[in-house]
Amino acid sequence: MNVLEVKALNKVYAGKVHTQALTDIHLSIESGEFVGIMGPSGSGKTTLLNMVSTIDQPSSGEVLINGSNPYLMNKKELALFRRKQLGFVFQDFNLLETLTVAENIVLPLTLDNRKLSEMETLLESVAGQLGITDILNKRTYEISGGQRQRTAIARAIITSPAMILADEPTGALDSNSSRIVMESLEEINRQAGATLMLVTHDPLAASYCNRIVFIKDGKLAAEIHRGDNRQAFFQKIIDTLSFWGGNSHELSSIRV
Ligand SMILES: Nc1ncnc2c1ncn2[C@@H]1O[C@H](COP(=O)(O)OP(=O)(O)OP(=O)(O)O)[C@@H](O)[C@H]1O
Repeated sequence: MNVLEVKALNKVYAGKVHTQALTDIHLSIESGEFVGIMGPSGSGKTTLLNMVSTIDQPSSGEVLINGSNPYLMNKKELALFRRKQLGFVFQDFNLLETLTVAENIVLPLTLDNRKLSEMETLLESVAGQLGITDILNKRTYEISGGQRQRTAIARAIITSPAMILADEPTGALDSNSSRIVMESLEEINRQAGATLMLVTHDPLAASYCNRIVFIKDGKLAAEIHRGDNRQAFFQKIIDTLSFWGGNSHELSSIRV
């Protein structure tokens, strides 16, 4: 079953300068897939993510999430749909500093008025999965970047969304924290069967995905699949990036 179907998607930013950011994008993501989106700066990755996250309206074409078109919903339906179907992970974590780690994680459930006992059971389960049980009572400024990102991931998965959307989740982390965060996402994908779409410049982070889609000048340029060997996939990502215009900006972010 396809969790995401993007059909003939076009995005034009009108204004003084008319920018065709995406041209005729077709992309399907099946349930349980872990898909990375890569491409040079300005190629349209964020624009695509914004269309899929229901943040910004396509100029034409369709986005279907679990068979529903979010752009046909009214504001209230869309807010509910986004909360139920999508989990978000951002580069800068987007955690609330005044709350504890536990309070941040259960925030989406409190918005849904869930029972306290149910929230506690779910909290215990996701904190265990992310290895952050010991820090649940800390404030977010008392923990490391990697722990913050794992807290953000726990918050994204606690509602069991249809799809998790991650925008440069390792962008603010050192290489060791990046590895731990990517291993966590890989485990959520493998063990819990979560469907993930991740935008990244980082080939090492991308090597944890099952499939990478490359965008160039707003068009789909290439697609590669991971076999059993992550190291070989990493090399394939580097090769594909250099072939499709991975410039020095892209390659400067490589962390081995
Ligand atoms: N709000 C906007 N208004 C006008 N043009 C925009 C807007 N957002 C993006 N663009 C343009 O659309 C194109 C695609 O931008 P986008 O941010 O999607 O690329 P990207 O691949 O995410 O880049 P980066 O890797 O640098 O984040 C670029 O030419 C950009 O300048």
